[in-house]
Amino acid sequence: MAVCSAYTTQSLNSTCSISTPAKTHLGFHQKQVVFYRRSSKRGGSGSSSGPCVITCSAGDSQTVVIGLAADSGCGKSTFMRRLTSVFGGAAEPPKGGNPDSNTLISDMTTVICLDDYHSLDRTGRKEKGVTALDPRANDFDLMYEQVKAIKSGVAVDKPIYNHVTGLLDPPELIKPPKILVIEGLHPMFDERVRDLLDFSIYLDISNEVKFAWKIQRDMAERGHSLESIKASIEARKPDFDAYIDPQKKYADAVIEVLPTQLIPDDNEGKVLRVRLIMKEGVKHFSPVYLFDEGSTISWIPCGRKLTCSYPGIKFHYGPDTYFSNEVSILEMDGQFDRLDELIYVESHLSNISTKFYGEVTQQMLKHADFPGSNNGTGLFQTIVGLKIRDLYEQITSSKTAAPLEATKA
Ligand SMILES: Nc1ncnc2c1ncn2[C@@H]1O[C@H](COP(=O)(O)OP(=O)(O)OP(=O)(O)O)[C@@H](O)[C@H]1O
Ligand SMILES: O=C(CO)[C@H](O)[C@H](O)COP(=O)(O)O
Repeated sequence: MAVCSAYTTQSLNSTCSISTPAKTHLGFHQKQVVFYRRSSKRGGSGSSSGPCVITCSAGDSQTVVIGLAADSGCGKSTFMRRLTSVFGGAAEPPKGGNPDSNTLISDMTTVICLDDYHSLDRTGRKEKGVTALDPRANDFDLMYEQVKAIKSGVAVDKPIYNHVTGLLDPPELIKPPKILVIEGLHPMFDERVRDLLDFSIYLDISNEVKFAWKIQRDMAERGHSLESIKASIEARKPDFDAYIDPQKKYADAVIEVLPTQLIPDDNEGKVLRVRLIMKEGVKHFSPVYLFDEGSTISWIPCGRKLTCSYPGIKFHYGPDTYFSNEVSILEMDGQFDRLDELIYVESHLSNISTKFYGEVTQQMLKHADFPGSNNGTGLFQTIVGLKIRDLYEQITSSKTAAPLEATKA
């Protein structure tokens, strides 16, 4: 019998028994989850050391799993704050836990950061000459097993990567929430993890914009030099191109952030052109459209109902292809002068999954101080948040409706 030590599961509303990994039939209330014991030595390789199985009785409810991929400093935290706000209630780190935990918990959602699956700590990466973006610095077996366990209603002891010390800290308990968001560098990298996702999003920030945001945060707020910011971006680029960027082809929605086309040769990166690329045919997700579904439309909303200063605002909507997939793309270039007037734009968008007229505008006004609230990044993040709420409601209602359907048949 294998013994699970540091990284094991804990049952929810039930007891777990540890057994050898035999292939057995999985009953409706009985789940078997394979876990890998992993070394927690500082700087250690963190390699797996044999599976053990924990058999648990889990709750009936299934967790909806959302993946959010992006490079560091590309707005994941901001997006998460918008998303959790759509579900109501503030997201906070686990109470009484590690103060350096990367996890955020609210009533409905738990957001876990995939940096916690780094198998090499900062020293270990330095010694082996690999970056955190390199798959060799991450434990995808553990990521898969734990996300699978949570999805099927079983709590897990998830490791913590401490960004302050650069070390792997003792694990924290993650109970299955209604919605689990896995955010970080690699949510769609491993096919097994990817298959567990009910919906996936990629934040695609162009190099120019990423640079401008990094300067804003790391230079203005963290005192780094321009040279060190450039060097850090350059050092990450080969692995970013090899392992992070290719994930966007799997995403159900991509938010692409580019320099504006409204100001010729703009290099300030303040005015942005943002594209919301939405895959067609995704279960429980119907793309947003402007005016008329499937048409190609260019729209300048500035005028009597929307105040715009230079360089104005331009929308574009239409069907397209993206990595050979059929998509709809909604684009906004420019920025809002007055957020309360956003209702004018909102009223021309359809399929935005609001529960009442003006909900997008209300959300945007509520978080007017978040980065990107005056442009397409904030607008599209808010809309994707509403679409995720809708997807969650469809998935859960189809589950409760299923036995009725069966009775009818
Ligand atoms: N939509 C936006 N518009 C302008 N700046 C933004 C936007 N989103 C993020 N930023 C800038 O990027 C910085 C990082 O944002 P955020 O913390 O949300 O990213 P992150 O991906 O979670 O970063 P990390 O992974 O490094 O923690 C912010 O402090 C802000 O300066
Ligand atoms: O890309 C990152 C994800 O946020 C970090 O750089 C990675 O987690 C390594 O962490 P640190 O910067 O603490 O060494």
